[in-house]
Amino acid sequence: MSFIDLRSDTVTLPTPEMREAMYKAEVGDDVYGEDPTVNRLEEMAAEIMGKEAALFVTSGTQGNQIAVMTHTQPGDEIILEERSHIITYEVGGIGRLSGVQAKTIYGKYGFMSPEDIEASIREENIHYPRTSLICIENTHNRAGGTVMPLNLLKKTKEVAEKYGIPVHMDGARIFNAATYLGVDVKEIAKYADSIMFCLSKGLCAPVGSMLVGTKKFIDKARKFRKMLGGGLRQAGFLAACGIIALEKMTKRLKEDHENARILAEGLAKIPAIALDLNTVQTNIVICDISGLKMNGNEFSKMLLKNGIKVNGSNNSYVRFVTHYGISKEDILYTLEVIEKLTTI
Ligand SMILES: Cc1ncc(COP(=O)(O)O)c(CN[C@H](C(=O)O)[C@H](C)O)c1O
Repeated sequence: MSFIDLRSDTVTLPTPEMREAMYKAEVGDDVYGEDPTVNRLEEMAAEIMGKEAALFVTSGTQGNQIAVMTHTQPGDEIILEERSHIITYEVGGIGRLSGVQAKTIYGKYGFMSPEDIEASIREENIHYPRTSLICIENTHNRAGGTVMPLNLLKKTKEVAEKYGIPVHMDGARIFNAATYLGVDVKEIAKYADSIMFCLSKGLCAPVGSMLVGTKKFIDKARKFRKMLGGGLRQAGFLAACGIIALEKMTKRLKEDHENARILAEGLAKIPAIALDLNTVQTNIVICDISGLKMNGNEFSKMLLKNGIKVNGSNNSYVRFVTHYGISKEDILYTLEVIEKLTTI
């Protein structure tokens, strides 16, 4: 039985063109810097983001964790939004791998205010850790795939520069943000010192993310990747997909956003389901089903019986994520099923 899989854009499968490219990829030992396809992908990623250098990493989590390791020293404090992926879903990695502590700030729509960030930066005091990094997430996953406004990005960078603190952007879905804003991704990337972005989500590559920044930063990050066992060998088979992801798949994300919008507007018409349409800007829709008198796990089981996959939860929030494998017909069928199941 085939399913309509709305759990995440991480479930995307490589395109036929990617499979062909994998088969034909020129490869070499990347630890020696000799994989021509990885080298080309890293050059492309740096150029597209307007940064000096890039590093191919195995996942978004690895990219974020290496960024924190590279920017900080053990004992430092870093500032993040309280629902960010780095805090919520990276297994406590910043503590275990970097030995840093987190100062989390709640941000409306997932974005911390520059005022709250500035107020959280530690002054010099014998009792205090040093604040050594500000992490932002764009788009913001748990806020519903929301896009950070450029003026807020600019003000955040200005605060960071005032104190000489680098900004790392978890840009897992940065191309979704650029699509929503209708800007070149460089216009977003210029407000961060380092950016991690995923090839393996909406861009459909089977594996991998990129970390970009200055050459000095990436050289140091490459050593941390090796330390974590991420020294890849003939990784050109995977990098070949990343090249296609950047050349082709960044251009179709608008379709995912349109599908998410159709889904959100349909769900908003169901009285027992609550959602803030202002947060539906890209490919993620998060709604509150408490009006259905069931939790996310029960809702997920109900949909699964009708051939639809969403992640369950023991609370009343349900997330739907559109992607390359989801058509408009899938969305209309999903709405039909939910309307039927909720109007008993
Ligand atoms: C903003 C952001 N940054 C980083 C990551 C980590 O990427 P991977 O480690 O899964 O490649 C994710 C993945 N997000 C996944 C998902 O959304 O289904 C899960 C929650 O890990 C992410 O959403």
